[in-house]
Amino acid sequence: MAYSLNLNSSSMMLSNKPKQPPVLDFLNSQHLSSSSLSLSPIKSLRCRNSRQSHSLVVMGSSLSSTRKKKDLKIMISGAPASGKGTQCELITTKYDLVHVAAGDLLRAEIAAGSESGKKAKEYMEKGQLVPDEIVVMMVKDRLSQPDSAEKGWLLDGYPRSSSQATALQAFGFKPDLFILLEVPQEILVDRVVGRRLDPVTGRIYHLTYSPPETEEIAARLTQRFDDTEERVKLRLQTHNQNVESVLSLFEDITVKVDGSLSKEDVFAKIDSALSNLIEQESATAAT
Ligand SMILES: Nc1ncnc2c1ncn2[C@@H]1O[C@H](COP(=O)(O)OP(=O)(O)O)[C@@H](O)[C@H]1O
Repeated sequence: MAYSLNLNSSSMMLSNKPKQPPVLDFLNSQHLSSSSLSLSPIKSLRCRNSRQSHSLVVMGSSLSSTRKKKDLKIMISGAPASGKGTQCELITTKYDLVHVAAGDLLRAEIAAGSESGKKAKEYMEKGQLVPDEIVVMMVKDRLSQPDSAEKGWLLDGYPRSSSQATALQAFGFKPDLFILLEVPQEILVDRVVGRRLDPVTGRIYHLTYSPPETEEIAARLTQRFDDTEERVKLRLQTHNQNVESVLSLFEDITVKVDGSLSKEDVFAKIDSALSNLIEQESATAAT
């Protein structure tokens, strides 16, 4: 079984103060600065599935699937435009996880014209959190799909409040690692306002920092309805109000990464943490 649903097994809201984690030793040995990346202990990890034999190649490095952890369960959090989308793509490609983005699930509901979608949009337009009764079941249902259970998941933009974290725990979903991307506020507004989506490829561009390659692509780019300066400031406010309460619940499995670095450098730090989780799992399984 890829995932334990036993609520009595090690709670994610651990009250015991962590001891120095092996993963931190590893990262220190990689000369990663504690200001850009800090870690707390990880708990025991499960054995990888060795059935897959292909290699995954990401950013010039190859990850043999014999090194892949089958059922990694990761949460990623960060302010709007902190680079979650980019990192999620890199992580899911390399580690073959199912990307579950709360914002995408909500936008899909809006696009479907459902009652939940209509209600969600009212909150999203104000940069506020959509009520738990809509978000929680949406995320729970997606994490319960066979692909998430089989491959493991990368949960993006959830939980954003302690009640969301508690609800997830009550359903038995327990993450191995909580990644927080930290980016100074002044950079974020600039990133959001220039952000554009190519609806054909799903690629994200920035009008200044990562402009479209051709006129044809430029002509079809769209902007998210909540990516205006006024709305992003509200979203940032909401994020800042909630992030501490969520973080405090995952202190023991949190890795903080400086998201103002290049996407390659940000990914290198995340990759180190994930690789080390896998190494730890192997070591645990071998004993
Ligand atoms: N876990 C969540 N709980 C409540 N509302 C959410 C959640 N995730 C997303 N939303 C809503 O969807 C909006 C867009 O979220 P998202 O696509 O993750 O972008 P961002 O992180 O840039 O705000 C949020 O501003 C919020 O209104």
